[in-house]
Amino acid sequence: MLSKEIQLEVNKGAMLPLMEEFYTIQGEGFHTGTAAYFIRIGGCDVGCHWCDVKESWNAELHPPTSVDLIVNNAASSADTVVITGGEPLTWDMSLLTQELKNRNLKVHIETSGAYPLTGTWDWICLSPKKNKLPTQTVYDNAHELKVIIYNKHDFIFAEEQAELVNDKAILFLQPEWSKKEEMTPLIVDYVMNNPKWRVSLQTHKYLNIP
Ligand SMILES: C[S@@+](CC[C@H](N)C(=O)[O-])C[C@H]1O[C@@H](n2cnc3c(N)ncnc32)[C@H](O)[C@@H]1O
Ligand SMILES: Nc1nc2[nH]cc(C(=O)O)c2c(=O)[nH]1
Ligand code: SF4
Ligand SMILES: [Mg+2]
Repeated sequence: MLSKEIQLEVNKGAMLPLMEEFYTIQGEGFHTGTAAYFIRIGGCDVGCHWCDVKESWNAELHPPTSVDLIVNNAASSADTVVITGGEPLTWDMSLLTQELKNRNLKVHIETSGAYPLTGTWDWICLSPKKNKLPTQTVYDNAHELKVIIYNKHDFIFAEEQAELVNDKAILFLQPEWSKKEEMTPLIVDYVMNNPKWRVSLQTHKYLNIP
């Protein structure tokens, strides 16, 4: 249990449960191949059975960390910071994104969109999940839609989500990692037949980098 004082700071978004930070190459989606500093915030109740960071789910396992400290750490060679999780929109992202932008950093988010949008973002990657559908503010502001393909039904889900997202969003299909041998060839065929979609791979896993 957090003390009352810390709980208040977390509610304001002045402290956040920090899981890890690392400097790497964005492996997925539109910005694939570009250097970025990743900040992974704990806490997620969406419950994807194939989630590749289940250790992030329980926020209580990750120490409440002041936004000032998180932002100071983020000073690196990269000009871009990616906020991920867990589900970062569990928390109020306003202070964190404001302070990062004050340092002239570009601020990106990886989100399921399950909670309303907070924060000021240069790039929003929405990866919608069936168990907890995105909120309208995230559909309206997403720059990219990245749908994970675990089975054939997910192509239908992808088309439904493409109807709901704003029409400027760039559309990606990404194989679920454990099903990639089976699903990647289907994604390749699907994109050739439906070229409004692009292929996204988890390239960092092929490169053996974080
Ligand atoms: C771990 S999530 C954290 C951010 C947020 N909760 C979300 O789901 O967008 C980061 C990205 O990894 C994707 N992802 C998670 N597990 C995956 C897996 N097993 N295979 C492929 N992509 C995965 C998610 O869909 C999301 O786009
Ligand atoms: N290299 C790298 N790229 C990523 N893109 C999205 C990631 C995430 O977990 O949110 C991720 C990640 O964990 N590592
Ligand atoms: S929403 Fe993101 S962090 Fe949460 S379970 Fe799904 S993939 Fe994992
Ligand atoms: Mg990842």
